[in-house]
Amino acid sequence: MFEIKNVSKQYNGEFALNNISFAMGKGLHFIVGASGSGKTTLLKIISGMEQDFDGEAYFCGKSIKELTSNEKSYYYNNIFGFIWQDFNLLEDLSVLDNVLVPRYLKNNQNQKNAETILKDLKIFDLAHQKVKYLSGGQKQRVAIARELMKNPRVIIADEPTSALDEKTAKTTMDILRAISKNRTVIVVTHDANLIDNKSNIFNLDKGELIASPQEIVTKTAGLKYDERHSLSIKNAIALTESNVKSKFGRFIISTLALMVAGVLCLTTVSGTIGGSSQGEFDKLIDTYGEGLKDISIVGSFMSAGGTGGNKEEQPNANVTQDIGGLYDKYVGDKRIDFTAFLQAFNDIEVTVSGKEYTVQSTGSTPSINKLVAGKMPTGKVNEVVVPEGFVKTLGISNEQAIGKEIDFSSKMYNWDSGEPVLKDASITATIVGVADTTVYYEYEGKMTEYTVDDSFFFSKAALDDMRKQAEIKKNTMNFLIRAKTPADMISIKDELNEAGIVPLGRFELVEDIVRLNKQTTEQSGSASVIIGIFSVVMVIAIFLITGFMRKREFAIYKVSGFNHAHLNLLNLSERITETLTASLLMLITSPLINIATRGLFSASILNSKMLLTGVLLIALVAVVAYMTTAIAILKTHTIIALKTGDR
Ligand SMILES: Nc1ncnc2c1ncn2[C@@H]1O[C@H](COP(=O)(O)OP(=O)(O)OP(=O)(O)O)[C@@H](O)[C@H]1O
Repeated sequence: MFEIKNVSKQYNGEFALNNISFAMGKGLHFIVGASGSGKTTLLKIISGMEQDFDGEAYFCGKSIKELTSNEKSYYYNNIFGFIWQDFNLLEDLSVLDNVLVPRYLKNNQNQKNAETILKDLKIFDLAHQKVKYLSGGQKQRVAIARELMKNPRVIIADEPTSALDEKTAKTTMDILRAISKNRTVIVVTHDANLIDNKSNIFNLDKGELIASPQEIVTKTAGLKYDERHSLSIKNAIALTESNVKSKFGRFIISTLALMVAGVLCLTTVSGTIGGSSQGEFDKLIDTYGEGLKDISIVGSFMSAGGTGGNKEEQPNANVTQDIGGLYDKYVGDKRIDFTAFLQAFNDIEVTVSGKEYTVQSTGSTPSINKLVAGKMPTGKVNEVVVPEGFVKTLGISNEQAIGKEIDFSSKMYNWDSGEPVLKDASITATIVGVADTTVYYEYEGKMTEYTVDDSFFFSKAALDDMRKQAEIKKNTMNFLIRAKTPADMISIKDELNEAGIVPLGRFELVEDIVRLNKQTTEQSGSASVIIGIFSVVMVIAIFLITGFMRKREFAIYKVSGFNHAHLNLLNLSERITETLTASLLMLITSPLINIATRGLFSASILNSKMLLTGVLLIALVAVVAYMTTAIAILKTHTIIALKTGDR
């Protein structure tokens, strides 16, 4: 069966084995020798675990040196069984689950066969006991049962009895002797009591073979590597289930790590921290309307002088300022939603489709909360945006009003002489939009509102015409700017202040939030990146630690015949199970997570849209966990992880 020809192995220039040759057939064989004589080295060579040596080693005519890693895993699942001094069982699994490990690579999980073997070895009663609660002798019988499940041609046992008491050692040897009847059993031992004179003895001394039986080895038919040596998805899931049950704590830690990392990445991706003051702005806009983002640019206004508006200290001042050219400067600015001229009209009469309507004057400056239909006037034609209240009096819908022509006549104030003089002006214009003209304000601590029903907003062309009729010479008009965002509002305000212009607006309400937000965005920009990096590093660390803690477990799978592809399929199945559980956990705990993020960042991160992103992020983090575990699998060296021999 085995043919060893002139095999030598050196470590650091010292011979662990020196020109060994022998042949080995069926039956029980002992490899004996003092500590350091090369016994374990010889076992590693004949089992294919050490393929870097001088000379030749054949099993059934096949060069052991040339076995590929896939062939080796096939051999370990079907041809070679291993029994170790310290058993190398999966301690948290039951006896039956341990025994079934090699069978996951075969499509028939033959439990009947396992039961027969357990009965033969007199451990059937222990089938559902966890291995960690068994005695040494019982554990060794479980290990033998697991290897017998492979129905192997060869059993290699490295010091199988040295952890057992004399009686149990004898029982174990009896079992090995019995199974050597129809296969090759190779036992490395120090214990001379175990050796009987009917067995074959290979005696090593300082790496040299000083005694060996003259065996006539009958040629055995060559072995085939079965390409179907695979782990089915069904079996990968079954093994995952068994691992989750047996190591529930580990599963929960991994799942929680994925969930926490997913949620932390979500805060980074969603910009929750950076955009946390958005919630504050939304509240303000709910209260004060869209007009909160307005900046009025006017040629003159009354200012309450003195600090705190103390009128006695300094009288009210009529401030005049040059706003010429500002309209043209801002009309196309990217930070602006729209501009509108703040022209007040008196005694308004409007004729629509031949019917005349009178609009009550409010005496207020025109106001616009938001457009409810159409658009703001543009271009060089006569266009107008009318108040919603006016459309109601027409008895038509806002949409129906769009495109209608109105004949508008009114009186306008001409201030050119320094005193107000009312002048007539009229125009025909097309309605292009309808505006909600509500004004929201705070009065004695309470929110109040009113509508400015005579807020008509004309295009520049129409206004120029009317101002000409009213003989107004001054060519600057008061106008308002609707900023896109509160931040845009403050940036335009700062710009105007720098140019010596005092704009009007409710800046004090938003300014602090904008400035604070700018500061926190700069800080939290790097903070959120750090949080994102931290969460991924945390996952890598947890999976590296668990991966390296599982090295022995991976090595046990490897000597049971699992190759890297099988172990990575198991890795994938475990990570998918964790991803699904973590996603479910995130869904269930989302109200709690939202309470936490509202407290921290004044925003709920897990709305229905973000939940899906959260699941995707958990899956992405799981990919990192998969790769980390794959590295641990790759770095698992069976012989180091399982520590053969006494050392
Ligand atoms: N990986 C290694 N690196 C360096 N030296 C090694 C290595 N493995 C074995 N050796 C050396 O090779 C020699 C033979 O070691 P081996 O483990 O085969 O002996 P052994 O007979 O099994 O000893 P023991 O009964 O104590 O396990 C020893 O001198 C040992 O120190």
